Amino acid sequence: MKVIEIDGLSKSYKNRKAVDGISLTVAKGEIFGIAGPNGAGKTTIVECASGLRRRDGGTLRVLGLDPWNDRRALLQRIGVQLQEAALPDAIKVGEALRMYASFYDRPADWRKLMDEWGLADKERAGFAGLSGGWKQRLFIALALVGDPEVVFLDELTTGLDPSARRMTWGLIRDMRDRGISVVLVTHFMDEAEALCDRIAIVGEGRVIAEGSPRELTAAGKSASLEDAYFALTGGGTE
Ligand SMILES: Nc1ncnc2c1ncn2[C@@H]1O[C@H](COP(=O)(O)OP(=O)(O)OP(=O)(O)O)[C@@H](O)[C@H]1O
Repeated sequence: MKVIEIDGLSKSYKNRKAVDGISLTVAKGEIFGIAGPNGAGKTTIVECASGLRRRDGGTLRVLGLDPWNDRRALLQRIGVQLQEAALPDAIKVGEALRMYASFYDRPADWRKLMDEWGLADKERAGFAGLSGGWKQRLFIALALVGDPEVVFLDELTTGLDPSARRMTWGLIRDMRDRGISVVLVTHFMDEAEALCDRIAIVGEGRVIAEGSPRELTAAGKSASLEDAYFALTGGGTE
């Protein structure tokens, strides 16, 4: 079963084409990676698919819904963690979870979520005082508080130290084990290789290659996914 079906998606900002005819599908219960150079259009794809941005062209279905026209219904069923997601400095972990839970008709039990994701000791800790790893853990919990079927994670591990990254990988695998489909935007090929069932590599708003990490590595006749990535993208930024 497909939870996301994107066909011919396009989006321009003023006269710059950010996404130029992208097609891809995500199956239920998979971790699907989107990788590519800075400015390739990854965040724009996620924003269009999660109902946060209106597309110019193409068709989009997420859980059978049109992300823009049906966004009220869709937002009840997905979780989104966006790049540079921020909360007020003074908000406490418990307050943030309770507030996000109030946005949903049928939220998860935020206290249970806080326990499950190891945040119970931090319930009264202020957001500003959390380390990067704890902030990311909170963002994951916030993305899950609506009890979503699909979660979008945009550069979740950027800026984390190696142990916090590894910890976050475990949390993402836990999501999949619970049957949640995950779309993961990442710049790290080791991360894509370790976590993703399939990956789309995008460049200049188009899909350059798509497949499992093993397929992409083989297609690039490369020793590693990272080598394949450089071979496919030319290694530059856009
Ligand atoms: N709100 C906006 N207004 C104008 N241009 C934008 C806007 N958002 C993105 N762009 C441009 O669209 C292109 C694609 O941006 P997008 O953020 O989707 O790429 P990305 O692959 O996520 O990049 P990064 O890896 O740097 O996060 C870039 O050229 C960017 O400058």
